[in-house]
Amino acid sequence: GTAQPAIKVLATGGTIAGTGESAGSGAYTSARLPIDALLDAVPEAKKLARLSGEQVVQLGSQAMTPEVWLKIARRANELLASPEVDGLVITHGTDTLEETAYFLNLTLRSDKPVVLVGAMRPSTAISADGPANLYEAITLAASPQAAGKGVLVAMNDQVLDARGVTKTSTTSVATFRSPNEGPLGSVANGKVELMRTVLRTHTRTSTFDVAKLDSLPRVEIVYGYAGDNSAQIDAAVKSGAAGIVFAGVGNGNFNPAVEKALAEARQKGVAVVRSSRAGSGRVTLDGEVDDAKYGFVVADDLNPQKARVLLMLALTQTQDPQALQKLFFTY
Ligand SMILES: NC(=O)CC[C@H](N)C(=O)O
Repeated sequence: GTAQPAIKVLATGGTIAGTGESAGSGAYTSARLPIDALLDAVPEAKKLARLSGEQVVQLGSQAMTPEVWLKIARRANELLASPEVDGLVITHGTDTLEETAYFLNLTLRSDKPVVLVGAMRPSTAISADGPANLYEAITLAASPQAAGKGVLVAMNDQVLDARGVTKTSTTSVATFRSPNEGPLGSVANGKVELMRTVLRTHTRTSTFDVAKLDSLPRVEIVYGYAGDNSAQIDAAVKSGAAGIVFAGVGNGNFNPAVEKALAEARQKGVAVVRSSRAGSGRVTLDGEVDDAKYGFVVADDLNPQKARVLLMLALTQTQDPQALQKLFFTY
């Protein structure tokens, strides 16, 4: 028959590689098991693909950095360019998985399947979810259906897209959701069922090139609230940030003190993107804020942490607000 696809599993740490002292307690340390131990926990996966593993980093994803994103992206691009590799699975801590997924969605130059996966319970827990999730991620990466769909996330039987997915619960195994558009489909019992695709630009047709980057412009996220003042914005500007994502209230709104501080940030050349703390919905140009007056950019339906990822990459191409806005409606 046809040769099995060759799937490379890149391991970066997280709870999926975590171990605890006892099966019933919640206390554990993430990022302990090496890649070989993760693969040994799913011997069935060898029937789906020719598997090989590689440990890229080993960390809890709360310690993830833009430098590590660049490292993962460069290695992934190398592997994807090789005829020996048909698809990638990347194991990752769940805390910032959505940011790495979106970064890779914007920077990997390939139509081959790329699937991120994690776990909410450590490997030693009763009913650990890691092995099942990893099996599903390998199933998805080995499926021709996953090709050309952008970077995907396989968790808890669902297939989610890198752009839409976010962690919504601190502890539930059903933590990953796509609040605006829902999952792309399901992967369960060795079967992939994709129901829709994402139309925004990603992977092979993206114009962001990490091969030429050693670092990324620094972008701060500032959170809005009732009684907000300008302190965080002033601090971000003073620290030399190239951009600020404002996680505004409602439709990316803010009070007059914040408006004044953001206007001053713009005058100093800092890019300002309005996102929302609401958790779903879009931030629109036709709301209560006069974006054109200040050169503010709206994040559309990207949450603040995703808007930061896109702004960091976008600022490597342009600082012009209209050009930035175009990128936020493209990716
Ligand atoms: N469930 C998890 O993966 C959380 C573990 C750890 N905080 C991480 O994000 O890597």
